[in-house]
Amino acid sequence: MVLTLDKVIQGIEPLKDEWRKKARSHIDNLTMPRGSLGEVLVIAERLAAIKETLKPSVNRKAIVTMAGDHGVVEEGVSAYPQEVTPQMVANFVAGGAAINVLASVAGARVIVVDMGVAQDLGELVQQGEILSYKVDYGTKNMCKGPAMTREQAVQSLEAGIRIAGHLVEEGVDLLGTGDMGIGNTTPSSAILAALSGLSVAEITGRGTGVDDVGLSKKIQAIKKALEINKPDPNDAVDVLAKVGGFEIGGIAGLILGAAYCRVPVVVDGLISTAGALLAHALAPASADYMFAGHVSREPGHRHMLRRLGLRPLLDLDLRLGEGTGAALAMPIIEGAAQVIGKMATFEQASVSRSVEERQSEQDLIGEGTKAVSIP
Ligand SMILES: Cc1cc2ncn([C@H]3O[C@H](COP(=O)(O)O)[C@@H](O)[C@H]3O)c2cc1C
Ligand SMILES: O=C(O)c1cccnc1
Repeated sequence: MVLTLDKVIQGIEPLKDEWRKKARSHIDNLTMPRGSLGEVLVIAERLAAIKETLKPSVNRKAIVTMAGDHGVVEEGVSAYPQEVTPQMVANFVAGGAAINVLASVAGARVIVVDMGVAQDLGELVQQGEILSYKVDYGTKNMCKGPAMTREQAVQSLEAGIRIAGHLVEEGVDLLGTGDMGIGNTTPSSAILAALSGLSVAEITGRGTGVDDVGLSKKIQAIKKALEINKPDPNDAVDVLAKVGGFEIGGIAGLILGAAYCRVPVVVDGLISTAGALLAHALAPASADYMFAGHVSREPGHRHMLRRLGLRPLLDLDLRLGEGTGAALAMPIIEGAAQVIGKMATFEQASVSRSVEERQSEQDLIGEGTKAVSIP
């Protein structure tokens, strides 16, 4: 069955309160002072509610690193030349990039996708090492008109949905997002500005490390793209088409596909979270399935996470992308799944509860006795 964007948007369900409560009450019975594993328990509760089981499994992990190029690089918005995108894709395939190393530590596969690299990646694709969902050879310069057509925006979203579907069918139970595309911090910040109305200067950062001149070119480029294209903040597909990127659409689609399949997805940094913002705008309940791997050094990222209501698991001054922050956070998610799935309860381990808990249990028993004793 081919999943369309509309079908997936309609099929994403918010987590059930019943499962959240069930998970919470089981977690409260695990052998530790109540709440003492902090945020790990919040993650555990959400994993249980996503998978609707008290023994959620997240050990078959994959990070999908989506690659695409950006016409806006003409404006001098990146510290690196565009040819770095295919060069880094080759590096991913050879296993020499940061994401290869960190995904391997996390026990996650890396799946590289050509969503719209400006060069032909024929040879690499023929080696079967990367997936090709190429929408086009890079986006158009958004300072001169829309980055892509509406049809291309939908195509990139549906590619991500399809990839999520295939991976889940293969048994993947935890997904992570990643990106590669010189210039892509510019459309990512533009997406945030378009959806939020926040000041472009406030949310725009240095990406790969542009100097002050580069930063002001970036801010001007984003302002110009918003002015010329007037993306409709109430239409996420329009925002993606006018100021987005093919890999950002692919990431948004992957997140929607994961949510549709009830699989948790660890979102990486600025670019991935721009995709997450689009996914959330299209299907608000998709945020229930997202975990923020980390908070990036890029100033826009905190604003994005706040809009999504996500607390980052790590704060390590990362500013790389590729899925590196998602990979680093995956062991924490796996830890949370095993805490709820494997720890003993007070009853099972015959461990005494706190004085306060024992007192409130006594009070409840007392009340119950009173209730039945009334004629
Ligand atoms: C060698 C290299 C490896 C990377 N891996 C991720 N990025 C990151 O930097 C780029 C975004 O920054 P900007 O918008 O400033 O171009 C993206 O490719 C992103 O994935 C890299 C960048 C470079 C140069
Ligand atoms: O936050 C990120 O993911 C990021 C920041 C700068 C450059 N590339 C990626």
